[in-house]
Amino acid sequence: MNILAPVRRDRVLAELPQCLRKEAALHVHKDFHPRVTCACQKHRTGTVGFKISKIIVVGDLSVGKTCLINRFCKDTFDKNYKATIGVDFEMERFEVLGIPFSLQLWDTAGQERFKCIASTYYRGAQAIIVVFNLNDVASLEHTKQWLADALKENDPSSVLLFLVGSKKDLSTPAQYALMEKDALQVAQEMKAEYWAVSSLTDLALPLSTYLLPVSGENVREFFFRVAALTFEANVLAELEKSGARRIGDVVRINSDDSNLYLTASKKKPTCCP
Ligand SMILES: Nc1nc2c(ncn2[C@@H]2O[C@H](COP(=O)(O)OP(=O)(O)OP(=O)(O)O)[C@@H](O)[C@H]2O)c(=O)[nH]1
Ligand SMILES: [Mg+2]
Repeated sequence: MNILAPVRRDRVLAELPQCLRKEAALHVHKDFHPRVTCACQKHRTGTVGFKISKIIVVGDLSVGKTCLINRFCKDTFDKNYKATIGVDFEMERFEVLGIPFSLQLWDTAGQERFKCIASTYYRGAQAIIVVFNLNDVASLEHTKQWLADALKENDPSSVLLFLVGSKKDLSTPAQYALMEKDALQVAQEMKAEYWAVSSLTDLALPLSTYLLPVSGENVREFFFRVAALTFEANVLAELEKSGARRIGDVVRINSDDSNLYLTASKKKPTCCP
């Protein structure tokens, strides 16, 4: 891990990536919060504390947590199952609105016998990613328990939640549609943002045409969204703690996201004073 290495060009985010489904999204605003954009333009985003976000990835054994992280961080896919023992860790660097930002991705073990070790790493997460297998309804049912365990170690009011259905390549469109209905409901109950992904590399087109390898489905889009939303939440929290209070212009961060945007628009989203 080298946190000082330059940010890869394909990890630069200038715009807010959009959600997958509006029915289960953390918010559906098209752009970053105006205060965040403004603070980044003026480099008034604080110094420490928000530039690295801890993300934990939990879910049943063999649902594809490690493959998902490896697809994004290393662009690899291993078809052989190797259980994670305890936890693994990856650091991924981004540049969001011109500000360096890193995600610490904690890949935890789904096997019961390693759960005890893994849960000791849950604390201090800014986002929790709960993964289930789109082809295994039991793994979706278990997500609530995974989330409850992860939330015991974290502040439920400030942590961002994502519910991710994996192995999309293994479902037919009809099977997927059925599962998605249930998954959206679970995501809404959890107040999580829903994503469906595949970490498998496949051939996009039949042999008769081009041979284009596709690096998974929605994997990059998903992690970009995680990076963008955790960055946004961190900068808002930082502004609330420091600068905003100093100039008597408090940013109120409510659990109700729409209020948060409303506060900003009332205040005129021009730029910082
Ligand atoms: N077809 C397909 N197989 C996948 C996908 N993701 C993972 N797999 C396979 O599912 C198995 C388990 O994947 P892992 O990523 O190791 O699962 P895990 O959730 O990390 O499992 P634990 O570490 O035991 O908790 C492996 O054989 C992978 O090749 C996917 O998107 N599509
Ligand atoms: Mg694993």
